[in-house]
Amino acid sequence: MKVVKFGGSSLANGEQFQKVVNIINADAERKVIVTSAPGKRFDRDTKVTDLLIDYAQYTCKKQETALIFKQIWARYQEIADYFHIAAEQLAPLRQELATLPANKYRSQAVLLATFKAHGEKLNAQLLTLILQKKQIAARYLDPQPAGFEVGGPANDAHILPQTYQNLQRWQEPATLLVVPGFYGINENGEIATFSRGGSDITGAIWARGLQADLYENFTDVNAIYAANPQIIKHPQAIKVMTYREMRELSYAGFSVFHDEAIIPAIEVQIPINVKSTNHPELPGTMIVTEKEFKPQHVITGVASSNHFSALYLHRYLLNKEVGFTLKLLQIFYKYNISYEHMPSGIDDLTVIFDKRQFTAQVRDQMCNDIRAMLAPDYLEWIDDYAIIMVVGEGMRNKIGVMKNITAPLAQKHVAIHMINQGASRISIMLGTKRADAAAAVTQIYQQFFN
Ligand SMILES: Nc1ncnc2c1ncn2[C@@H]1O[C@H](COP(=O)(O)OP(=O)(O)O)[C@@H](O)[C@H]1O
Ligand SMILES: N[C@@H](CC(=O)OP(=O)(O)O)C(=O)O
Repeated sequence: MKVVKFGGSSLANGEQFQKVVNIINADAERKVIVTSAPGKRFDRDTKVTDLLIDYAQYTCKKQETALIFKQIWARYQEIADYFHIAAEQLAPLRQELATLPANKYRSQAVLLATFKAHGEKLNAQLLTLILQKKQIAARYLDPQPAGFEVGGPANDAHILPQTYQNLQRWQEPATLLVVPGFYGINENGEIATFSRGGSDITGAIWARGLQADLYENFTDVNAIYAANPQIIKHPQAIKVMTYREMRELSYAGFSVFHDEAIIPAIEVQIPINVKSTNHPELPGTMIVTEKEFKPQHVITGVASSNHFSALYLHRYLLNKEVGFTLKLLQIFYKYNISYEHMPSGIDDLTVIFDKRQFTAQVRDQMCNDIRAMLAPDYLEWIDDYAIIMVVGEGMRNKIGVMKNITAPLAQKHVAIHMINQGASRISIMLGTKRADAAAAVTQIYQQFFN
């Protein structure tokens, strides 16, 4: 049995929906279908999720919502028209979208999550109507009756362990199940969404809950490539890679698959196949365990990500001072800030953060606390920070990899601010300026693949 997730680009318009219907039809093993919200139809288009965020914000500010509602509904209407879905069948969906501003919410965060989730909720219902019109037995299954339970913040939820048990009762579905991605239901019965791109996580959770043989993730590229195709023209496709390679690469910028979506699949070792909706006949990329993997290259991929900041601290004899890091971590805890990496020297420490956690005010208050409580000789906040991640099972026990990474960067005068190798034996992380990130990826890619 296969769980199949279709990304926003695969469900962006009527033509794409038709390809999705064909893919579902082509394999009877495809029993659970996870939908995203309609994505971009062309480069400068806006994803429905982003329109829904605007809709939520106008509602919170008590501004006029008629226009944005019209814009969002037009996306669904366009798809429905392509398949000649009757107006009376669509009316409840339209009504659900229209009444969102009038409903009561416990907080603005819950309101935002509820609005956002409707991108996938309406799309799953619409796909069900389309499948039924095509005489394919299909049923829409809402996360509430499904038992898809989540905890944590309304817009950054995590799955609760009982969900896996709850989902087991859908193991032998009588008809195709169409489920919305991206959100679940919390203990208050409210909607809570995963982080952006989180429909990939929903698919992995369903695959684990149902002990699927395969989790297929359909997207708009033919495979996962060794580098982001927005940086490298026609990069090499990766045929097979391991879970942990994918986790490191998606964490550091391979946005094609959400980094958290690997975890449920690893836990029960369900293979993942990333495939193209436009070319389903192509094999795509298989993500498997290390046992099933033989490295073909020294590195499997190189990724870059720009959403980092770093805090540099210098203090003589830092290495001798008991409790310095503990106090630092307590300050982070006070501001509810998590850190990503913390490379250190004898008198120096760099802490790398996901900068999306900070407002300017929190950053300044946190730095003031650090100055007051830890009295560093020098403190610098580095806002311009990118991370380059070079990943490959093939680099374990390989001598000279570092030279092949740094030499091509030196050729292009790319300065490296930080190197972190060790804890994960299959990756090397570099810190650079944001403006250098694309050049760094290009140089490393060319060194290893051209
Ligand atoms: N290494 C990579 N291989 C393939 N695609 C990548 C890679 N890195 C980034 N991407 C981007 O990820 C996009 C697909 O992810 P996303 O837009 O989230 O798809 P979906 O709409 O299917 O969820 C691709 O169009 C591509 O631009
Ligand atoms: N629609 C949500 C969740 C998602 O997974 O979307 P996509 O499959 O288009 O990445 C978002 O835009 O974040």
